[in-house]
Amino acid sequence: MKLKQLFSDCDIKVSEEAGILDITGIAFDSRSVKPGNIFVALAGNIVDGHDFISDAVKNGTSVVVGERPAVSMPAFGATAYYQVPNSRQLLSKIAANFYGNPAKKLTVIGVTGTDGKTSTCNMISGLLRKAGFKTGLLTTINVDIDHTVVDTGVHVTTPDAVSVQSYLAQMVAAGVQYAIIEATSHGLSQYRVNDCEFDIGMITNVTHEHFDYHKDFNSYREAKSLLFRLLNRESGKDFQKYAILNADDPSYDFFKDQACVVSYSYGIKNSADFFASNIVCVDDHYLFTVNMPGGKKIEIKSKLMGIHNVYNALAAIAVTYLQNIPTQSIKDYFLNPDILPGRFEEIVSGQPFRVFVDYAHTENALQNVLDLANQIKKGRLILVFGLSGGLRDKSKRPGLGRIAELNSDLAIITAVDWYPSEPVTEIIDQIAEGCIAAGGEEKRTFVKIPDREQAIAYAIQTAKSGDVVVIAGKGHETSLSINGVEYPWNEVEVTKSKIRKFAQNDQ
Ligand SMILES: CC(=O)N[C@H]1[C@@H](OP(=O)(O)OP(=O)(O)OC[C@H]2O[C@@H](n3ccc(=O)[nH]c3=O)[C@H](O)[C@@H]2O)O[C@H](CO)[C@@H](O)[C@@H]1O[C@H](C)C(=O)N[C@@H](C)C(=O)N[C@H](CCC(=O)O)C(=O)O
Ligand SMILES: Nc1ncnc2c1ncn2[C@@H]1O[C@H](COP(=O)(O)OP(=O)(O)OP(=O)(O)O)[C@@H](O)[C@H]1O
Repeated sequence: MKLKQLFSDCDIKVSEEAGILDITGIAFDSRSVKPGNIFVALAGNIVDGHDFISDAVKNGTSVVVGERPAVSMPAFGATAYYQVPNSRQLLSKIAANFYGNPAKKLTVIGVTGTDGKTSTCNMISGLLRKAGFKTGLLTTINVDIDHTVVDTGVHVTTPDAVSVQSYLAQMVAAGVQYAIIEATSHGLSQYRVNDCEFDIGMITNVTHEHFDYHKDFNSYREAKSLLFRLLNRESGKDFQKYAILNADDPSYDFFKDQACVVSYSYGIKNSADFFASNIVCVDDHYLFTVNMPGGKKIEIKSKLMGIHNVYNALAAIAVTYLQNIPTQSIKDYFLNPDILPGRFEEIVSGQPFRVFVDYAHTENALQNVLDLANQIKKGRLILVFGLSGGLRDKSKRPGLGRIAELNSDLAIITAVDWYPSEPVTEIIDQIAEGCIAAGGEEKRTFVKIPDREQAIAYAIQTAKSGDVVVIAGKGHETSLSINGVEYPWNEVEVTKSKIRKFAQNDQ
């Protein structure tokens, strides 16, 4: 693509001569620059991309964009340099231009919130697919372009802006009509989804998370609200825009004020446009009535268990209502929904107790999952859980311990991912402080087993007929970081192997 085209609507003056330069791709890491690429220098949290411009030039970049004034840049020969006010914003814009502004050819649904984004995105997609539409998904689990699955790598949810636009372009090429994007607070605040031209913006809930990065609740919530500010932008698409908001979340009013488009609410406590009533759990199903705008009601029987999934279902059903999806198709979907890996995923391997693997790693998520497990247990509830070290928010640790202590009969605190910056025992001790503060006692109500495999083994060995074992924190993830080294990991397979081992020992 010519530089002039790449910079369309970017408010950058390009000379005739520079405008005809061929740009072969976009790089924001000097190490991945290929000849003819444009290099966008990003000021990072750890280093500053502007300090690597000469490396990018050595690797063959032809044009550089950055925030520093040209006079302060190191000499890098004849390569053109353009100064912009915000490099990350520009990166997103030129990525969209490079890939032909794919979001303008799609109906784009953005889902943000602390918990339930992946689950809700998948429900929306499942419901739309059931009704015959082609969808594309960008979530923590993977990228799914009309059933073609792309692995986005370890610990990534919202990919970088260039990848986001490239995936959207692949969706357009595959004939996808709806793109459903999980928009994290990191992704939003780093402008990774800035040019996704959202048509529907949705929030699940906002609780304590990522204060390591956003510092406090207000800044975290502010980052989430960027989705609604993006929604307010004029996109030129022929589509009525909507915001879908959780009426039971304490931040409901805050988000309602941010969204200047038509908004719909959902909930089970406060009055809402999509309101669930008569919620009961019967034989591994949740039954509930969805009261819709205009007085219409839908009776749902859902295989997706838990009150949290009732919330997710309401939000997803709101989308289908706005798209006029037939009621029967909605009912049919919930009878046989997509079961996501690591989201209250049951492991059935002939054992006389029930075992579930779940991705809960916030207080709210853990509370919801333990409420559900307590509802279905016939004996004790044994919980294996922990929290990541490294970038993960440290202030969550005692709170998670408290929830575990108050809602399980035995809590086994173990490692999730941990890094050289902090020993795993320190993380576990801080979680244990929360257990103790809630009345727990080591070796009686909770134990500490740093090795995750041993912790799972202990839970399986200890469980008796009628018990429920919940193994929380890793879910679908396919690697486990031990002291900064990533090892392949499959929570379901590890658990099954322990079940087999102890079944043999019992014979
Ligand atoms: C904390 C965080 O979000 N970090 C993101 C941020 O990195 P950073 O600011 O630390 O970057 P940096 O290392 O200081 O480098 C600055 C710039 O110099 C460049 N560089 C660096 C070295 C070099 O030799 N040459 C060079 O050009 C880097 O490529 C970068 O562009 O900007 C980078 C470039 O856009 C992102 O890749 C990086 O995401 C990293 C991979 C990350 O782990 N992010 C996680 C925390 C994240 O975003 N997670 C959320 C999900 C959270 C959840 O669990 O809910 C997600 O959406 O994935
Ligand atoms: N609406 C909800 N409210 C509270 N907890 C939820 C909700 N939906 C799911 N959960 C819990 O959160 C866990 C993660 O769910 P999900 O992957 O859908 O959330 P997420 O927001 O995408 O998480 P992440 O940001 O870590 O990718 C689930 O395994 C479940 O324990």
